[in-house]
Amino acid sequence: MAALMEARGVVRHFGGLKAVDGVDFALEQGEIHALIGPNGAGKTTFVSLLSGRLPVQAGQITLAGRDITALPAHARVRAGIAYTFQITSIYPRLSVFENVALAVQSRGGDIAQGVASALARVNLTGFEAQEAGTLSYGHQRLLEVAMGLALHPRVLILDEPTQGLAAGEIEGFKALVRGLVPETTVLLIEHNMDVVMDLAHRITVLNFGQVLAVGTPSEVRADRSVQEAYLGGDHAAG
Ligand SMILES: Nc1ncnc2c1ncn2[C@@H]1O[C@H](COP(=O)(O)OP(=O)(O)OP(=O)(O)O)[C@@H](O)[C@H]1O
Repeated sequence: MAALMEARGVVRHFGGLKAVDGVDFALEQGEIHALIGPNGAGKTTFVSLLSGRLPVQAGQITLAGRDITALPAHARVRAGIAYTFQITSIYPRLSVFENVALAVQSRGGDIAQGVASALARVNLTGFEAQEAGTLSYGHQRLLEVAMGLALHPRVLILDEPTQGLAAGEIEGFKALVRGLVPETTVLLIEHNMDVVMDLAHRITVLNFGQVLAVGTPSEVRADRSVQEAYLGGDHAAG
């Protein structure tokens, strides 16, 4: 069966810097796929290419067999790709409810019900009236996830979702992501190796803009080139 989302030979350079340099990638329907690699490996740039925040300079991206390479970001959202990025994109002066309501509204459907169900999934029920900018950083990340989920995406891309979460909140986050699949397919950039090894069905390792390895957590952990580039060093903690 063809992958839900595929990238072939995708390239994005910044001047002489080869941030993403010919990446082949496949996201299978229903999986939790982690993207890992040292700082600067090209992870955020690569998911920016998948989501359409940045145009590719070469290569092709498909969603369910459809070529979406030339689609702008908003059209990719409509096609079913939702994403949250390292830099929080919430509206800080609006309430938690209003933030999620904007996402629900962009998709259509009952607002109160859509907001309630998205907030329940990320354990933010009870925070509706709070101004979003006054939430803890970790809760702002969860609010972003709720905004993504409110779109009922086929693919949810999360960039460093556990950053700023307390240990107990990370457990809750793992349960949340496990509950999303297989209806939603999850691609996750994550530096916390415990989260990656515990949650991911498959892992892609990037290094210097190229794919170093792809496999299950145990395959990737056993890969010597991955150990040398990433897991063995001080990078593992992020
Ligand atoms: N808009 C840009 N202009 C110039 N260089 C950029 C731009 N965006 C990213 N880069 C560079 O591209 C390389 C890859 O960056 P990217 O953020 O994709 O890496 P990353 O793997 O996500 O790193 P991190 O784990 O630190 O978030 C880095 O060297 C970065 O400095």
